[in-house]
Amino acid sequence: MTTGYLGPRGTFCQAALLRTLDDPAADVRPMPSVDAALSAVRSGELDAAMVPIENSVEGGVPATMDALGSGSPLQVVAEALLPVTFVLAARPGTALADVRRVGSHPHGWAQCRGWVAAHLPGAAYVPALSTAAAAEALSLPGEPPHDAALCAPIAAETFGLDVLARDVGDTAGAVTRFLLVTRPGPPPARTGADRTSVVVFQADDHPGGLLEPAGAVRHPRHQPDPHRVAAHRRRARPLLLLDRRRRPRRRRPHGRGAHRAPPHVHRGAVPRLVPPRRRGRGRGAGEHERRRLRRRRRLAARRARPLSVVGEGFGTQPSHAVDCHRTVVAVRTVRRST
Ligand SMILES: O=C(O)C(=O)C[C@]1(C(=O)O)C=C[C@@H](O)C=C1
Repeated sequence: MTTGYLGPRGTFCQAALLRTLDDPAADVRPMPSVDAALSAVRSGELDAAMVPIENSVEGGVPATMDALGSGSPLQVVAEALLPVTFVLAARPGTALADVRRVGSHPHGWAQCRGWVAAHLPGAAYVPALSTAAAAEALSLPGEPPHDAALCAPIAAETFGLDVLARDVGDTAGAVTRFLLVTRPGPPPARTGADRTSVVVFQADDHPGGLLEPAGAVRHPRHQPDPHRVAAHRRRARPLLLLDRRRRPRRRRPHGRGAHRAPPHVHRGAVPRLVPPRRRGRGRGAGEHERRRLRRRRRLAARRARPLSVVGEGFGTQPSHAVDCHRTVVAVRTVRRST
């Protein structure tokens, strides 16, 4: 089994992967970008890839949301939560006062820019594909694109750099969540402490519209328990990533739904995020328009195709920093335009 990660060596992503696989002999391969890693999984070049999805300080990782939301369906089989701490690293002999340009992944920069403003006023930010890519650039011959990199301590060591400052993150206790992604496969048994991740697209843009896909596919058997909703505008199409903790469910005697679904296809396991419609309100000015809008949305919801869950699975190792196994279900749906 070959597993890719956002490279080069020394990224937080590599650290998350190694902890999740817990096998020093595992066949792991650095990939130049999240896009490249997920494309390689889709094409069969890789069996799996570890990608960052969300940071506790900076939020969702747009490159990963975009790459998950386009192309053939993928299945999320495990997650890892990794505490992240940053160093400022530079070529040997560089003094802090010499640093005018700082390179890092956008999420790395976002987590350290307060420190940079305080200690290197006027320093410019130079984006890199990963924190370790910024460190690696300093180890290559020729003029580097920046003078110092914000990266993991292991990246500074890997690329023979001097550490100019440690713990330069602005927020103590920052954590990044990573997903281990494969091509869809048969769903293994539930663990009882699982998580559902759903990617849905909004059909058209109007106030409140982001919650409609979730409302359109709500299932009466599932209690609302949204853990996290990340909205992301992907080109013209807003995209939602819904996360929901799943509780152990009683097996139904006549087994409809999840337990009886054919492998990879499972409909309806989606949180109800839209509150029930309130009735009996006054009919003041604008009520007619509101009713018309509600009717339009109701019809649009009926026309929406049901969600299909493309697969599910669970991590074979407990995620780092969480004390239980997690099951993750990746769902993608496309609604017809209203
Ligand atoms: O660049 C890396 O080292 C990564 O693993 C990516 C990433 C991210 O996308 O958020 C992961 C953790 C840190 O928050 C900064 C960057």
